[in-house]
Amino acid sequence: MTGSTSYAYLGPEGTFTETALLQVPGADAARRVPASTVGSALDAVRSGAVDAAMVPIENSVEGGVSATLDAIAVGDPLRIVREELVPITFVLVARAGTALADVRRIATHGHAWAQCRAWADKHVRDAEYIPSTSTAAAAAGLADGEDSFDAAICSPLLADRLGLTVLAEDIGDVSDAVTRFVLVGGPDALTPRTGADKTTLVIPLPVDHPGALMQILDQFAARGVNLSRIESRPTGQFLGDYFFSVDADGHIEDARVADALKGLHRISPGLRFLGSYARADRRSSPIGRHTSDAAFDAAGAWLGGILRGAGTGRSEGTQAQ
Ligand SMILES: O=C(O)C(=O)Cc1ccccc1
Repeated sequence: MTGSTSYAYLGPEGTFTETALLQVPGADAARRVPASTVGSALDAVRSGAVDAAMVPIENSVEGGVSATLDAIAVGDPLRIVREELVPITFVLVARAGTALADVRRIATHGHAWAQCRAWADKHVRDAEYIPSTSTAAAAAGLADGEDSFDAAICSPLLADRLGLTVLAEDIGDVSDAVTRFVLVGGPDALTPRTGADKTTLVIPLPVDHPGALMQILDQFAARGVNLSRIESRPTGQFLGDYFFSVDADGHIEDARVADALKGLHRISPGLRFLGSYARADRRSSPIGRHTSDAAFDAAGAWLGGILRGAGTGRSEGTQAQ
């Protein structure tokens, strides 16, 4: 994307999501629009108010970010064009004069709280958790004199920027926690294949279809496509109605991925393709000889030969690899 690209992100300034956005080349010079929820950041893309939105999707401790998985699965289609990984460290902050022993109510984002639970159990056992739309909204509230909580969990950088007192450092339960963020663009975005790609899908589970999950998984297994994340989420329509949110290794232009998508579409016609994009870690997974593009091409040529020869009395006459 160019320097004139505009981006929404889960704000306000100082969120981990903003850090992820600033990792995108050119984003520091671009128009950046903070949104108060993931849903409103994505809607800004849908309405054309911005070109793309950065939102959190998964973290190494808590798993998928439900708000994002749900908001991207329904409504006007969108496409993921890029992913970013951000190492996360948390601090507990308060206004000057507050001591750790005074802390009664702690505001932060749900995923931050979930990642500091063991620390909180040990050090501020009786403190109440106050949900906030983001770590930065909680910290900014403190700095602005908000009195419905007396401490917040946020990034060390923001604590410093807002001049808040750091009561405890590095309070995450897992020291090398990483959150994955995705940059989401309009419905026609398709990023080129790099050879180390990821494809994200939303697969509605067909109702009254015994074995549907097994058949869905088999589409990947039979084509040697590795999955790196699978989560079930309720559609909200009725009890027992679910969709699967899946990340698969590979790009839609890889024959094995395209073939798996065709198989999936036959089982679940409401399948949603959320994009193929370069893996942040640039790692490519090994591809079996029988699931390479060349093997699919050879198979297609073999079948084509048979069909072209049909009725002419010629046999197929090619060798299967
Ligand atoms: O609240 C933030 O700063 C975010 O960007 C969301 C988030 C919260 C906790 C861990 C990773 C991302």
